This record gives sequence, structure tokens and C-alpha cells, in this order.
Amino acid sequence: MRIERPMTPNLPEGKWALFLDIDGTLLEHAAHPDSVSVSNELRQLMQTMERRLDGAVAFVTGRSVSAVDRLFDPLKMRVAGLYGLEHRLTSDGPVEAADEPADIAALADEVEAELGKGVYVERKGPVLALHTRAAPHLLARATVLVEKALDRLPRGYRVIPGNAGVELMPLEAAKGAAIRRFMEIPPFVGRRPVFLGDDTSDENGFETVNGEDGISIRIKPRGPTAARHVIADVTDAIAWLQANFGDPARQAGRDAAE
Ligand SMILES: O=P(O)(O)OC[C@H]1O[C@H](O[C@H]2O[C@H](CO)[C@@H](O)[C@H](O)[C@H]2O)[C@H](O)[C@@H](O)[C@@H]1O
Ligand SMILES: [Mg+2]
Repeated sequence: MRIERPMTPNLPEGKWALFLDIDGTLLEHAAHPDSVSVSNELRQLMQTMERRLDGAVAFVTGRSVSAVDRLFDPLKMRVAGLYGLEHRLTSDGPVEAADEPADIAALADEVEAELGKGVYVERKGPVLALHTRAAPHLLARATVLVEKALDRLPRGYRVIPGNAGVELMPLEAAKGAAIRRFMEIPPFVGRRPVFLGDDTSDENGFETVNGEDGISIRIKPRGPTAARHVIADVTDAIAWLQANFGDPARQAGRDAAE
């Protein structure tokens, strides 16, 4: 399917607030969630962007805040984790977290037993991710299992396709709401949001950012998207961030070398 979208423009100087998905946007996908690693160059870019935007930078991710901290260690950023069920609103502040309903743990045990070792069941408290990258033939079965479980869960839950897998999450877990929460407080308030994401769960974030006259960018879209701009892959996404919010001296050096 051909997707007609303008390539992502360079942004004029302005008061921007930057929201970033992690997997598939800043990091290439890997065989297992624990196999990814963050380069020092990416850590440095995050710090530079935070400085240039007066702190108005946050990760908005399906990973938990603790998982993000492990990845970016020793860097601590503002984060909406678990699709906004967790928030750390300042880089050194506390993490506000949602409870794990007991049923989810029981469901994770059942699903694991049913699907066997080929599927990695990632237990993230109130969110459950079933990773089928190593066993793509089990994706349909995994999806049916979590869809069937919807009725017996204690409060509203939904199933969203992930990248090579499927995730079960409470209805209130939504990247758009997570972005809105940040936009109400300093240093984000009064700025124009920019959001980069790569997946179905990012679509709701794109809609929110579009509604705020912001810039929505989808990396490597595989189908229709609400994002108003596209970027081909992770390498290009990082280059775009570098060009717009990175160290200007470094960028000048790159431009001269080309
Ligand atoms: O919202 P994101 O920051 O994009 O996080 C989405 C999920 O990312 C991770 O899973 C995905 O990336 C893994 C590493 O590349 C890959 O092995 C897996 O197949 C992908 O689905 C993470 O494990 C999840 O918890 C996040 O929700
Ligand atoms: Mg992603």
C-alpha cells in the first residue's frame, strides 16, 4: 500500500515539547525486549535535547519506568511508562504507578502454560505483553487467548497489536492522555508538542498532538496512520532529532563533512 505523506520537515526555532516512543523509534527492534541497548551517543543526544528544550522532553512508552531507567542508566528522564499508567513528571521525582489487578498475574501464568516457551510473556504489572517474534505462528492464538480473557478482568481492558506480539492493557492506558498530562505542567505547558512513534499504540498520541497543532511523525508506517509526517527508519529518526534538537556545533560538523 502506498502512503502519501510529506517527509518530515526541519522545524523552525520555537517553543517545542518533545515526546518520544522508544522501541522502533529510538532503538531498532531486537529478538527479545532485553536484547536492546542504548548507545552513549543516544544518551548524549537525550541530554542535549533536554537542555535545549529547557527540560520539555519525555519518553512515552509501553515499557515500565524502571525498564526505561535500566536501559538509559545512569540517565533519568521524564517518562510516561506503561502507556501512561505510570508517570515520572520530573527527572528526579517519584514514579506514580497504577496497581496490578491480581487477575493479570494469574492470566499471565495461564497464557504462559498454554503457549509454551516460544512466546515470551512480559509481565508489566497491569499490562501484559505477549511477544511472538520467535514463534510468529502463535500470534493468532496468543491474540485469541487475551481477547477471551477480556470479560473476566476486573475493570475495562483492551487488546492492542504490538510489534511482533500483542498487549493487554487497561482502557485508561493511552499515549494521548499521557502526553496531555505533561502538556498541563511546566516546562511543557505553552509549548507545541512533537511526537515520534512507530506503532498502533502511538496512533492515539498522534491524534492528540494533531489536535494541539503539533507535529506527529510515524517511523516506518506499515499501514494507514494519523501521523502527518513519516520517517523511513530509526537511523533517520535519530538524524532528524539530531538536526532539530541536537548540538548545533556537532550538526555543523556533520554538514561540512557531507
Ligand atoms: O512504546 P514503545 O517504547 O515502542 O514500547 C513498545 C514495546 O516495546 C518492547 O517490545 C518491542 O520491542 C522489543 C525489543 O525490540 C521486541 O523484542 C518486541 O518484539 C517488541 O514488541 C517492550 O518489550 C514492550 O514492553 C513495550 O510495550
Ligand atoms: Mg514503539
